[in-house]
Amino acid sequence: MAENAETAEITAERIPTVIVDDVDIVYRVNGTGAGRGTATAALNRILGGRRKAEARAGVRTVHAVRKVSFTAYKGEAIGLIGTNGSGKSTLLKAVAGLLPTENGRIFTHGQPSLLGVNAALMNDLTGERNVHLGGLAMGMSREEVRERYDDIVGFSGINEKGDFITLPMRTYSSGMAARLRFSIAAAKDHDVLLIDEALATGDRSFQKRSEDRIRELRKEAGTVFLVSHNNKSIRDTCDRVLWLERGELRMDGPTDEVLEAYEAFTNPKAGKAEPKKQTKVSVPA
Ligand SMILES: Nc1ncnc2c1ncn2[C@@H]1O[C@H](COP(=O)(O)OP(=O)(O)OP(=O)(O)O)[C@@H](O)[C@H]1O
Repeated sequence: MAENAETAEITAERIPTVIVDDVDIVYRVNGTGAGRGTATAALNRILGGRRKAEARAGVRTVHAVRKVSFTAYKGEAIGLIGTNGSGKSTLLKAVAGLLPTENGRIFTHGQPSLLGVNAALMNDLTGERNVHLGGLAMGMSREEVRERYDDIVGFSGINEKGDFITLPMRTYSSGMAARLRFSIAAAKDHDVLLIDEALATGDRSFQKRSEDRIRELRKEAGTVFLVSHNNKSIRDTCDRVLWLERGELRMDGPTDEVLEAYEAFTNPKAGKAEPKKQTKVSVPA
């Protein structure tokens, strides 16, 4: 009996929530001006196939994510790290279903919710209205929003320095706005919560609250992805880290191992050797 319970627990821990299978993501940028008579136009004429047609029309491509594969499981908090422009936000948007893949497929269990620092709240509306609208937009009922309103405002700390929640959001500092966005998103239990740099903007005490909430969300069975340049936030919140570099998955493994290699890569003078390219630590199944 006990054995069965244990087996059930192990199985429950390993329920896949996101499967990313050999995914490429390519942006197409229009109007990059390959006009007639230019050297670019001449080059375009000798290119072939789809590239040729696109290049003629002045379309440039950016291959932002290259052949990335991984599986995320229920209860995991996964950090996404990498230097600027390495494809972290792009991958997150694709998992959220906001960007199509060029090749490969992404499967998700349940509804993924992307919380970016640019998540759309209405600047001319008060914080209060935004809490209601944001809650409804995430699929909460009016009743649920009303029930959780005080918790959301309390968590955000927006009212700590005066009655700001009844002022339009345009009067908020960028940190205050980011805190409100995080608080609205964190009020709901998510199957898959994707957070893009949300923690970086808050002050230390808010970061601490956010990290605690991320840990709670994990316990409530969801999977959390966190994109951040703050290695400490990643270390305090995530047990697994994916390191992207130039769109490729360079490493996937336990937080400490990946961060150590990444820190050596970004700061080689700190004494550690740069890791070999394409090192991959697999997470035990
Ligand atoms: N809308 C877009 N159109 C064209 N190219 C884009 C677009 N958004 C991102 N890119 C390009 O895709 C690549 C990956 O960008 P992305 O924003 O995913 O990186 P990132 O790792 O999140 O970077 P950062 O750490 O600076 O936020 C970059 O080369 C970037 O220039």
